[in-house]
Amino acid sequence: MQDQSRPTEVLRQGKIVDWTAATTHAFTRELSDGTLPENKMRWYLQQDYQFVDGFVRLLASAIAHAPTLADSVPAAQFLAVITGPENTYFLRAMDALGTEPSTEPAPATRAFQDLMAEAAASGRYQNMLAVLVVAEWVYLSWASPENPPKDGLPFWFAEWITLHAGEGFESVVDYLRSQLDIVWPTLDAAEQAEVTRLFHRAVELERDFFDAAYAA
Ligand SMILES: Cc1ncc(CN)c(N)n1
Repeated sequence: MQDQSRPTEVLRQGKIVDWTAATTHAFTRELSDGTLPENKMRWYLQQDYQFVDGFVRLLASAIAHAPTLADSVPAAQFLAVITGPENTYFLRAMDALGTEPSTEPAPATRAFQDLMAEAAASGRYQNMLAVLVVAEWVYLSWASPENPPKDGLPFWFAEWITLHAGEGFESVVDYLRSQLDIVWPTLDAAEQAEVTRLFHRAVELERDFFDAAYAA
């Protein structure tokens, strides 16, 4: 399928202003340059670790709703990355920056947790994919131009780039997009409208999350 005609590309274009803001944000630019103030990174790590909690539940729900075992395997392998290397990255980075996990969600975190819980509770595979596609595609988009990380970048910046770029992560995003592209034409108008709302809300929330982290 040509990229321009992929349903996920049409969905992305429908929210392009927020998409561009989220994928070219001062937060990720400074993170990649190594100039991001540590207090902003501490805030981000504490809040994003709470985001990951909801994300793992959403991804597990998508695995449970995938139409076949073959459709679920890439997501299950990705779940192992999130709960393995990504989880330990958070713990090491917070430790190195002298902070600890928190259970106090900021408004931007709470809004994302609510959206992920809504998508999971809907019981609809396409709704889960809508939020998952945005969350991972936004990160691939900002991180890819920054990969490989600049020499000498502290690991808490460098590994956040390498976890979201490169062939393995590109294939995760392409898999999630393909799952949504395939299911899209089978949906009725109301179902497509629901996917569109969730997808576009997730793009807004990605932007809000970086805005909140940068304002910390
Ligand atoms: C808010 C947010 N969105 C996406 C990702 C990418 N896993 C993340 N870590 N945090």
